[in-house]
Amino acid sequence: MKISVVGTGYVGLVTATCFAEMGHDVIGVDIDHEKVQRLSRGESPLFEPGLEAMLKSNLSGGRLSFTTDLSVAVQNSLFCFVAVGTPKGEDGSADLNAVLAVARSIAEHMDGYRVIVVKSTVPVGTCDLVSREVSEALAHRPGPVDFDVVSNPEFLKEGAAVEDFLRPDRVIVGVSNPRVEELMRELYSPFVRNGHPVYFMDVRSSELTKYASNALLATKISFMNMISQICDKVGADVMSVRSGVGSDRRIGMPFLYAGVGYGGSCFPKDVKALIHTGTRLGVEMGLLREVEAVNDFQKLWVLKKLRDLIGPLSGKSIALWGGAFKPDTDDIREATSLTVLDGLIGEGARVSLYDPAAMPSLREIYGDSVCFGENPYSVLAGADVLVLLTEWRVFRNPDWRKIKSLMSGTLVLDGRNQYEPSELSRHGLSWHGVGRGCYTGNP
Ligand SMILES: NC(=O)c1ccc[n+]([C@@H]2O[C@H](COP(=O)([O-])OP(=O)(O)OC[C@H]3O[C@@H](n4cnc5c(N)ncnc54)[C@H](O)[C@@H]3O)[C@@H](O)[C@H]2O)c1
Ligand SMILES: O=c1ccn([C@@H]2O[C@H](COP(=O)(O)OP(=O)(O)O[C@H]3O[C@H](CO)[C@@H](O)[C@H](O)[C@H]3O)[C@@H](O)[C@H]2O)c(=O)[nH]1
Repeated sequence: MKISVVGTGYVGLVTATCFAEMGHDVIGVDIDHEKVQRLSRGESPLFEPGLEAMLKSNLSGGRLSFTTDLSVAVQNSLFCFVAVGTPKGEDGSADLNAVLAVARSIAEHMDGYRVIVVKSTVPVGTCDLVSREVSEALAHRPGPVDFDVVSNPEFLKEGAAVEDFLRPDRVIVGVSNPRVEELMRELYSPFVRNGHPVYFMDVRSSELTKYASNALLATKISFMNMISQICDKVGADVMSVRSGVGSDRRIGMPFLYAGVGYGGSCFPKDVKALIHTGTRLGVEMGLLREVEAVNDFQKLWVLKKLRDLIGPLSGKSIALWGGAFKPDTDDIREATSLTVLDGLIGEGARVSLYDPAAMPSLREIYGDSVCFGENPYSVLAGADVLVLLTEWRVFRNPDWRKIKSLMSGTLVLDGRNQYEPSELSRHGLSWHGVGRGCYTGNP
């Protein structure tokens, strides 16, 4: 089937590449000329495991191409996917300017029936707005041009985006008539051969499903972070509590890891946008406000713990492992590292940092205020404290003997509960995790 995907960021590029991988003919469109040039050469502008190899093979196989010219893309596709950003507006709502502008432009280039698929995360009612924009743009045409607008939110996770797209738990599709339902079923049939379903529903339910999913996942994380604070005070272990709680099949293990708070381009923005929607509709949104408040508090865990354990941070040498908001991505949007770096630099600490993928973006923000290393050990010389912020695989089994010999202090703050406390103490290091009061002498 012939597809165009407008916006070639994390979602658009993965969508375009994976549809091509499954044998569809795909044109990716972006307004960023440099990005389109790089993509056309087979270079992925994003760090996403498996993406670049798949991009290259589909480009050379002739199933995938990129352009800045929307007219070429629209005229050569039946499905026009909209995958542009919906950033946080000033009042917390999702900014729909890019989505609506793309909808209008698609309409201007349509020469016959098209399915306009909204893949971006958009508030309830947006597909209706898209329909209106398209109808208005088409109203200037001499003859009738037919179209459908479909909601098809994306659930991929960064760092596992290709795998998530190729083998989704489920695909959500909001449609308003059986004709387009059949087309969408055919489009996605190669992705659900594993038996996982495509859920067809009305458009508004589909739009809301995306926000409800992200808000519930964020709630699980904040809930466990709140429990971790209690664990610290009563001498309990949040990891044991997680196993006990999560083994109830009604609850489940995933997304119950306490840590340094959730970040990324989605949870913070989407929780805020859902609060905005609910509030506008007169729904009491206190639950999600608390989810946010717990997360804001948790992002400060490192700074508070450091002050408690080593006193004023001025002049202290702090080594950070990890800067991306999660492993296997170079994305630093809303990453906890930004809160920690701002705090440490603001309080006069000397900061060094290593991250396998996120250092170019961090360097653009912090320049010489942070000493960036070439490998995990190169940031440790003379450090008073080592802090783990992102659980990249390269940090999982470090050489503690070497670490002890490089650092001048002995404190390790484990913001992702990755390490075995007894192993560190065997090497003369003192360890503090998140919500693991049982190991640190409380109550
Ligand atoms: N990042 C994720 O993990 C993820 C997962 C699921 C859903 N989403 C949602 O998907 C949407 C896109 O997110 P993203 O992270 O891919 O964004 P992104 O910022 O990485 O990419 C957006 C792309 O759209 C391009 N663009 C903007 N205006 C354009 C226009 N008029 N024409 C053509 N291209 C244009 C930009 O140049 C950019 O390349 C958002 O609504 C987001 O909430 C994101
Ligand atoms: O138990 C957990 C799980 C995650 N996190 C943090 O939560 C954030 C988000 O992680 P994750 O959900 O894995 O990454 P995203 O790429 O942001 O993916 C989320 O946001 C996307 C954009 O909407 C959705 O498509 C995905 O389904 C949804 O998981 C990161 O900072 C993680 O460190 C925790 O602190 N504890």
